[in-house]
Amino acid sequence: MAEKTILRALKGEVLPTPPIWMMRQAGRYLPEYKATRAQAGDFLSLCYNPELAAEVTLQPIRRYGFDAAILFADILLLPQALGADLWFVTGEGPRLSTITRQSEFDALKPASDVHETLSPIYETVKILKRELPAETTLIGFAGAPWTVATYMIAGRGTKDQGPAHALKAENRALFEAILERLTEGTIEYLSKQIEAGAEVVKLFDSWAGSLKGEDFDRYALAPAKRIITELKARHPGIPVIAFPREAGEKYVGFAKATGADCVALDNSVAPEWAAANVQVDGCVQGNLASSHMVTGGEALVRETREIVQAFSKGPHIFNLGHGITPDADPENVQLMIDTVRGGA
Ligand SMILES: O=C(O)CCc1c2[nH]c(c1CC(=O)O)Cc1[nH]c(c(CC(=O)O)c1CCC(=O)O)Cc1[nH]c(c(CC(=O)O)c1CCC(=O)O)Cc1[nH]c(c(CCC(=O)O)c1CC(=O)O)C2
Repeated sequence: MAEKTILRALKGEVLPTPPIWMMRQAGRYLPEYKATRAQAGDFLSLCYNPELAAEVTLQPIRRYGFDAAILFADILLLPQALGADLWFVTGEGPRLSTITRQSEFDALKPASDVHETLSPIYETVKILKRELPAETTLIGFAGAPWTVATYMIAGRGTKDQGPAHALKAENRALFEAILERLTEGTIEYLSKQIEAGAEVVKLFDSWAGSLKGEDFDRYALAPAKRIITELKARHPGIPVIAFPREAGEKYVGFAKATGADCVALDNSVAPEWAAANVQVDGCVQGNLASSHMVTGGEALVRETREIVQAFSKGPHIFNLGHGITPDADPENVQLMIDTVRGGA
């Protein structure tokens, strides 16, 4: 069988039509997701139910024929596996027990102990390996240490990651110990996803843009390099997509500095700029604003065509700049796909 298009793009091949998948493609914007979510009872029960997590992962593949499936899980399962309490408040989002003192850190489990909690996720991967169409690439993922640390320290999502910045300033040793534990845990988590059958892994540093200057190099770039280097030592040939969201100028050289095979771009950078400054180093992914999935129309078609055109001279995987939102219209997703595949 011809190699899968996502894997060809990740190797640096320039394809006539970019392969496409979408962050949060399995999610609340789909009626079939909401039905299965109701069957599972709640979000975390869905994540830890391999049959149902595989079902929701497959739903967008059946409906749209995306070129990749992303494992249905969440970046906050790792802190839970390390011993943090984790729960979701409907309509508000995740809540965790906080870590701001050494004693709370000392209570955490070692990275080697995470697999007991996370083994259902590996089971989901195994089911997907059997169930996915032959041409669909299976992507595993984890949150990057900084982003996950912002939730573990604050106990919730925050607008400015204030509590994590405060701990970094007030107790640098504890802050760095949390990042180190998360780095070790992420290596273990992604390595097991690959062993179970993930063909690509993606590292979501969704709050990387909140780190400036040297802090970005020390707490976004360096952990990504550590994780990617170790994964490639254990699993040569498995590509890694890095997503230092809102890195801006810091996207330049990120692939070379970390060993990432692809850099995913948010929609705050112009595709023409990214083609000239980031795509020169290899595959890029993105970067349509997810708001177009809500508003649709001619603007969606125009922006999609502009992105396909801007990245047409190099390796490119089409995606949004961030996850699709629950209020999106499933028809607009089809319009985006038709525009990309219709020879935009
Ligand atoms: O910062 C916050 O407010 C917490 C955000 C939040 C998280 N899980 C959450 C929520 C609540 C919510 O999305 O409503 C809770 C969460 N995670 C997910 C869902 C499904 C959905 O979006 O409707 C949901 C909503 C669950 C529900 O209510 O049914 C699943 C998820 N999390 C994630 C992914 C990977 C991906 O984006 O494709 C995926 C999709 C997997 C798939 O499509 O198969 C990763 C994730 N989880 C999370 C984050 C961090 C921050 C962010 O959203 O920007 C990120 C990384 C990112 O999206 O940039 C944490």
